[in-house]
Amino acid sequence: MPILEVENLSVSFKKYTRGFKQTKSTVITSLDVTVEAGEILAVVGASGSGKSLLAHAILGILPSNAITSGVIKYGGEELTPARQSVLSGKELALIPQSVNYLDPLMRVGSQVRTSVKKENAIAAQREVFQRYHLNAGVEKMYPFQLSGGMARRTLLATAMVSGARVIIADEPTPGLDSVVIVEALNHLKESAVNGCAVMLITHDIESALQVADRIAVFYAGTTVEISPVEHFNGNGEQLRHPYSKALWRALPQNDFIPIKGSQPRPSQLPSGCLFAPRCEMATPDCEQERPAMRNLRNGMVRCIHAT
Ligand SMILES: Nc1ncnc2c1ncn2[C@@H]1O[C@H](COP(=O)(O)OP(=O)(O)OP(=O)(O)O)[C@@H](O)[C@H]1O
Ligand code: NI
Repeated sequence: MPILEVENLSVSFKKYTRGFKQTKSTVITSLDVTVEAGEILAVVGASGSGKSLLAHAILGILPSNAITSGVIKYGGEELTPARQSVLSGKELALIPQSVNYLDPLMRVGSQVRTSVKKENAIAAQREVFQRYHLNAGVEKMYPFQLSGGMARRTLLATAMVSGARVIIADEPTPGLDSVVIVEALNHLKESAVNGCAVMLITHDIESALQVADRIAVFYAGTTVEISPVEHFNGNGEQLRHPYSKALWRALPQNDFIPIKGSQPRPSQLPSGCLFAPRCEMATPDCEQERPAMRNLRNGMVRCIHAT
C-alpha cells in the first residue's frame, strides 16, 4: 500500500488586478500521485509545473490565500491540517528548495538536533554533519554565516536525521559539488531501502535515472505520466505521454530537439487536455475535456491517444 497518496489535488490562487477585478490562477489541476514505502519516486517537469507547490500542499505550508481541493492521505488516512502539524518534521520531512527555510536566529547545530528522535541528538547531529562534509565549527554558526552550499547541506542533514517515513526532497542538490551530490543521492536511496517513501523533485534527470524507481512527469500543474525508470530509455518509445517523450528527446544526451510553444500560464489554462495546444497528436476530442489518469503498460498516463 502506498504511504503517501495524492488524489485529484487542485490548488489555485485568487488575485485582484486593477479595478478590483478578480482572476483565478490554477497552479495544480486534478493531480494524482502515490509514493510507496521503499521507493524513490522522482518528479520531473518544467519550471512552474507545480512541483514545489505539491510538496508544500503535502506538508501543509501553502500560502494562506491558496484554495485547495482533493485529498492527500498518509498511511491510508487523510492528512488534515491537524495531522500535518503533528507529523511535519517527524514522520514527514521536507528538504526545501530554498535555503531561506533555515531559522535565522538559531545556531545550525541546534536546528538539526531538534529534528532528531533518537536519544543522543548531539551524536546524531555530529555524525550527519560529517557525512555532509560540514566541519566541527559549523554547528555553532548561524545561517547567515553559511555559504549557499553549506546551507543546503544543513537542510539535507536536518531531514536525513529526522527518521521520517516520508522524505520530500525539493531540488536538494543544486550548487553542491559532485561528491556531496553522490552522498545525498546514496543517502536517499539508503532511506528508501530502509522503508522510507522518498519523493525526489529534480531538474536533474540524470540523477533521477540513477536512483529513482519510478518517475512522475509534471506539466502545467498535473501529472501527465508515471513510469518505471527503465522506460526512460532509447528514443523514449516505451514512454506513454507525448510530453514525456518530447522532454526525453529534448535532453542534451538525446537529440536535443526542443518542443515548440510553451507551458500555458496558470491564469489561462486550456479547457481540455493541458498539453493539447502543443501536441502533434491532438484531435478535437482532446479539447473536449481533461483526460483522466489511466493505467497503461505498468505505468499511468493522462492522454486519450496514448497506447
Ligand atoms: N503564492 C503564489 N501565488 C500565486 N502563484 C504562485 C504562488 N506560488 C507559486 N505560484 C505559481 O505556481 C506555479 C507553480 O509553482 P511551483 O513553485 O510549484 O513550480 P515548480 O515546478 O516547483 O518550479 P521550479 O522547477 O522552478 O522550482 C508557478 O506558475 C508559480 O508562479
Ligand atoms: Ni520548485
